[in-house]
Amino acid sequence: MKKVVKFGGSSLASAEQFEKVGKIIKKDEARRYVIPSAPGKRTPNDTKVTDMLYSCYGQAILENDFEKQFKGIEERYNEIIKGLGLKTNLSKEFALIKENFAKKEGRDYAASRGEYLNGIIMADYLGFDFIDAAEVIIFDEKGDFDAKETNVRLSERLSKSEHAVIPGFYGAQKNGKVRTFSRGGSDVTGSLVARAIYADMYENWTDVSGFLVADPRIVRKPKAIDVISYRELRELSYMGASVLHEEAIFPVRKEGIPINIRNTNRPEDPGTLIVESTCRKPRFTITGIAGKTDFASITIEKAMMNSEVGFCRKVLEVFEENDISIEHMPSGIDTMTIFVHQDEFEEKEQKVIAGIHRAVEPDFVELESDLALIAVVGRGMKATRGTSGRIFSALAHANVNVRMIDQGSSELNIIVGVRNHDFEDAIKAIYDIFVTIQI
Ligand SMILES: Nc1ncnc2c1ncn2[C@@H]1O[C@H](COP(=O)(O)OP(=O)(O)O)[C@@H](O)[C@H]1O
Ligand SMILES: N[C@@H](CC(=O)OP(=O)(O)O)C(=O)O
Repeated sequence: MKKVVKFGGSSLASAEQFEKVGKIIKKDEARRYVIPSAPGKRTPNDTKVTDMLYSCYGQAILENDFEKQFKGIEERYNEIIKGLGLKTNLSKEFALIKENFAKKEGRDYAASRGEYLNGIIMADYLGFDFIDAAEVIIFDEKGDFDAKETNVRLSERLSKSEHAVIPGFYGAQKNGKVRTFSRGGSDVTGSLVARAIYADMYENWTDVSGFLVADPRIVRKPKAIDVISYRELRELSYMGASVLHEEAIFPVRKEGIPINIRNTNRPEDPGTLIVESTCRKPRFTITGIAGKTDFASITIEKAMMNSEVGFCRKVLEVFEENDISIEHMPSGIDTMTIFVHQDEFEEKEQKVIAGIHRAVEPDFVELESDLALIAVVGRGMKATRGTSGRIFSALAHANVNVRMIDQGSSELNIIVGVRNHDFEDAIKAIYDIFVTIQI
């Protein structure tokens, strides 16, 4: 039995947290490959080490003195080492990192040191091998992640190690240049390692007892989801549920390896199991709700648009030419609406509208901004009648004006568009109708 265990920043923020992690690993012999993130926040107002590194490197780039800021980072690690009673000495590492900062080694290099240093401490603490992710997580010469080469290197290297710590979040190009995934990317590293060793389970340890039906920062004490499919999770992660990096699903999904989201502070809780498919009936009609704010919508109206061959393509080409990605695109008989990220769209707005006029000669184009999109996701929705109706009535009761509602073709999700300022109320209302009241 082989398990890959990833611990997020909140699980490794202090010596006390490290001790909890140590106990969890020691409790199960199968927990042989450990992926640590950089130390996270110890209190809500604290700063993650990754953010401290970005900010410190920002000073290095400006050729300002970054010594004091760097000291703050050193202190975070030394405090953990001391608290654990270890003899680990990172002074040579700190000196080298500072040297490389002065040489402007790169933003990715700077950020990656958070995981790198934490990995050294973790390996020392557990008595496991330390494997530098730069040797096994590979990016190509353009800086894009190279999945094939990574899988080869990881399986080769890990076959020689029974117990290892591999820092999350970064890897390197073949020329040695360090690259990171996007924020939260240690989840991706964990998934890659699990795939490479054909793990029986990928455990992802964080500070919540699993994937919750809604964001706990919006809904008070939301219920946890016991089992969720990869597809449902993909919809929720993409729409902003930040527990697991949206790209962390693909490597394990390929091999059918389940993911278990667990809480380091409550290891007795079973957490959420993420699987390819399940016969287990969801507890509620919906599995989860997630959403994002700050979208703009462009509604294009033209009589008989449906019978005009190539209409959609011509409109979409305008967005492509302006390098704007499309988030969502509901359509009617004579209208189509396109949702885009407001910040990407704003500066190109007039160019896009002119382009649409030229491309399809619409009767009318309308713009709306400050919109939020909410995804209501669930494998149980297909079998339940009236789900959209319940969403509508919940939102009406909460005085939320619905700008758009659209059922995805997978019947796995319903997307609701509301104004930014109604975002949280809308999520609470949908949660209540399906979970608290359960009518
Ligand atoms: N649906 C959700 N279920 C659980 N947590 C969520 C959800 N949506 C957002 N979150 C947030 O995700 C956080 C965990 O993810 P993250 O901060 O990346 O943890 P870690 O540092 O352990 O990797 C939780 O503390 C919670 O605030
Ligand atoms: N430390 C990185 C990578 C990461 O995955 O962190 P966490 O597991 O704390 O989300 C970040 O802050 O983005």
